[in-house]
Amino acid sequence: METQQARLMDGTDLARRITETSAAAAEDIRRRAEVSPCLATVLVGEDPASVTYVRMKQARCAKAGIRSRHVPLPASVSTSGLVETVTALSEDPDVHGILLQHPVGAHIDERAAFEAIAPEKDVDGVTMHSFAAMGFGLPGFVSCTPGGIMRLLDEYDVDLTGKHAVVVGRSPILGKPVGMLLLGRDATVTYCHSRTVGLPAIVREADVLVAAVGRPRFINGADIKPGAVVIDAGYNPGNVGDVDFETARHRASLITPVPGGVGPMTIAVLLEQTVDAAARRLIRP
Ligand SMILES: NC(=O)C1=CN([C@@H]2O[C@H](COP(=O)(O)OP(=O)(O)OC[C@H]3O[C@@H](n4cnc5c(N)ncnc54)[C@H](OP(=O)(O)O)[C@@H]3O)[C@@H](O)[C@H]2O)C=CC1
Ligand SMILES: Nc1nc(=O)c2c([nH]1)NC[C@@H]1CN(c3ccc(C(=O)N[C@@H](CCC(=O)O)C(=O)O)cc3)C=[N+]21
Repeated sequence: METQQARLMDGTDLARRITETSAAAAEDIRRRAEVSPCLATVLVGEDPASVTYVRMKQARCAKAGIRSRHVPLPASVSTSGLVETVTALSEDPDVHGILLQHPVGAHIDERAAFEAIAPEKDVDGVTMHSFAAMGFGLPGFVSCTPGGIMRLLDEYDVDLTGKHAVVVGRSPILGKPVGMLLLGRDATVTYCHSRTVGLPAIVREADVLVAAVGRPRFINGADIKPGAVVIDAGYNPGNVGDVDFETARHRASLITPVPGGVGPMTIAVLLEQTVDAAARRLIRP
């Protein structure tokens, strides 16, 4: 088993192809309706990692011909101040999608701020409305990282029916929704989190493993079932994932690298949903 080499799941290439389609769709909207798709990005404070992520999203928008409008707010902003800003963007007809970068700071009620995003502009899939639609399998915007993970699994023809999927992490924008999407595809889903007892034994049972913990190299190759499909959603300082890639690649059949796996897919889904939000506005103003 130790000699096996996993095939890499190339998120960079798939994200590029999805974004090319989004760019063509954005161009089509501009030509037909003289409306230019626009994503508003809201950033609270100046955390360097968050600044970098938001810049990456803006740069990717620009490349795809999607306008972005950046709204920086001081770290000291109150919940009501943030809710007011997001509500104004929800009501602004020139804005089609809204991204409120997480985390917003411990003194702010993040849920209240997310809920100020109008459902038809929730291209990051963070509102209760989007979460419920996702859970019921109804149309709506998916949470971007979980949506990107499902696209990667489909691209590599991973059959999920009856498979044991183990999700490590249960955050509202990543772990919890990705488990719901896997369940919707008939996988048998187990969630692990910080209070889980006997985590390695559960991980060893996974046919499909999603690591969404936020701890560098948290998952050891020795705990990966030979032949498993490993999705590393972790993105820790220094471009290090939540899976110990060097040991894991000898056990998995398919694995996402970090960088170049899940990260680019998150942004591709965000842009795709932004263009979709703008297109929907043309049909139902
Ligand atoms: N590539 C991308 O596009 C994205 C990458 N990320 C990355 O994914 C990772 C997770 O992000 P996010 O979900 O936002 O993080 P959160 O910190 O919100 O959630 C982490 C989850 O991991 C669980 N956890 C923490 N420590 C342990 C432990 N020792 N054992 C088991 N479970 C544990 C927590 O459990 P509990 O609930 O009990 O606290 C929690 O559910 C990060 O590395 C982040 O950078 C995130 C978003 C997008
Ligand atoms: N409301 C909200 N939605 C998010 O989607 C969200 C968020 N808040 N907060 C922070 C995390 C983090 N995140 C990443 C997106 C892309 C890469 C990405 O593209 N990474 C590249 C590397 C790019 C580089 O470093 O050069 C890669 O993995 O290949 C990484 C991380 C989205 N997040």
